[in-house]
Amino acid sequence: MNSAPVIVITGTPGTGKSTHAQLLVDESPIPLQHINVGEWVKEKGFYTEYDEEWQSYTVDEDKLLDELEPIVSKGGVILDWHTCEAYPERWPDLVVVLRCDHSQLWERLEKRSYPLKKIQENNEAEIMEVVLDEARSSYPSEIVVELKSESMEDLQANVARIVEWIANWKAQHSN
Ligand SMILES: Nc1ncnc2c1ncn2[C@@H]1O[C@H](COP(=O)(O)OP(=O)(O)O)[C@@H](O)[C@H]1O
Repeated sequence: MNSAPVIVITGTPGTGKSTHAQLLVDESPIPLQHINVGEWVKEKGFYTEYDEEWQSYTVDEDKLLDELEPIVSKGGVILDWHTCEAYPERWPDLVVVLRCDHSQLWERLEKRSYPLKKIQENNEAEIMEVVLDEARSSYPSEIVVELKSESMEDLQANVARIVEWIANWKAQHSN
């Protein structure tokens, strides 16, 4: 049995996954490793194609999951990625789906200098709740939590809530 949980933080690009994960690493009562899965895909070459026009990668999921498996199986990991359905159902103890108002999300993505159509695509995905649906159809409803990420107060409250969840997890899994 793992001594620390596996937490998936997901949501449309720009909803605040990395910001949440970094703060969570600082505030967690148990040491957690933050894995920015999108960065891993790029750095470690876990992709089959790169689309210049969309600035997006076609992920080699087999390679990615093979690399993640031994790390995730030890526990104590935050998986930060804009999708979550590729992971085996047994992996996460908690799946956090971050949500953001679409006009605010648009501004955040504009700052990243994404191509217009990529901003539009992500914005529509947020409005259509694509990632939330993905999480709900991939994992048991009791481990999926939808959290608003539109202000610093939301960020603080969300991280405090996850820290509390970790403390409870720890109490339930000791001995
Ligand atoms: N709850 C929040 N309130 C205000 N700004 C936020 C919040 N969460 C994230 N941001 C800002 O939005 C931008 C995108 O956040 P980031 O964590 O990189 O998103 P993601 O990892 O989901 O792509 C950053 O500039 C970050 O500071």
